[in-house]
Amino acid sequence: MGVSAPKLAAEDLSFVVDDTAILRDVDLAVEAGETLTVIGPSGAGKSTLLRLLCRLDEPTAGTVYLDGTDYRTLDPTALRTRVGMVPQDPALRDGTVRENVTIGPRLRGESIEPGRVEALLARVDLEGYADREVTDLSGGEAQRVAIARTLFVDPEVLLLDEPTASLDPDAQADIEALLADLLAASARTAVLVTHDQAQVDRIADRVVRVVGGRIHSAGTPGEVLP
Ligand SMILES: Nc1ncnc2c1ncn2[C@@H]1O[C@H](COP(=O)(O)OP(=O)(O)OP(=O)(O)O)[C@@H](O)[C@H]1O
Repeated sequence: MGVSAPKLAAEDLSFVVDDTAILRDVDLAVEAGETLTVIGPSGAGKSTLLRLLCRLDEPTAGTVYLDGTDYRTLDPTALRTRVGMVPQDPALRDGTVRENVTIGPRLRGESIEPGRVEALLARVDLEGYADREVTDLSGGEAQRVAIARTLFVDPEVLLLDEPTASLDPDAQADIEALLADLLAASARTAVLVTHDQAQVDRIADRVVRVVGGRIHSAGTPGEVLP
């Protein structure tokens, strides 16, 4: 056998809506265990790239390979559990923290392992929060619940869309420290969109800059940041 395939690879990935190319011919490879950050101006197509990487949006051309397998051949539920997304807005549903954290498996009719919610909440520093109503949470706490909800299915690839953007500076630092710990403590592969260049410097192995729907530059933080 040759060299193993990257964990996640986009090939000629495009997303065109009404003749407008929101993303065009993107090639990208993320190695297992790597943290790749995606930067670029507002409207460049960063969120669209993340949505295409987990097939929340359907590419209009090109595709994505997960461990060398074209993701269009994978069962959608399997893909959903292997590539998890933490959206920019936590988008919690009214109800308890436990109900939100377990929503994916519950919608799929899967059983919930006893103690798993509590263990995950401990990992995101929300011990004792399982039965609290999400309407009572701070922005930082809600973002932790969103992270726990995505981690619940233990995805191999974690996609994070500006997870600290909507938070106050203290909560931003807390969530970034949590993510840095989570990513360092596991072999999980991550793709993180951020506006914060200092954050890139702190947690990225590699960076791509997206401009106008194309990859403008890629490399280490030192190579890509000004
Ligand atoms: N489904 C869609 N249909 C039409 N236009 C879309 C669609 N999805 C995204 N766009 C447009 O594509 C452009 C890129 O959007 P996207 O959210 O990917 O940018 P972004 O780089 O994440 O921006 P920001 O940093 O402001 O979040 C925007 O102009 C957006 O309005």
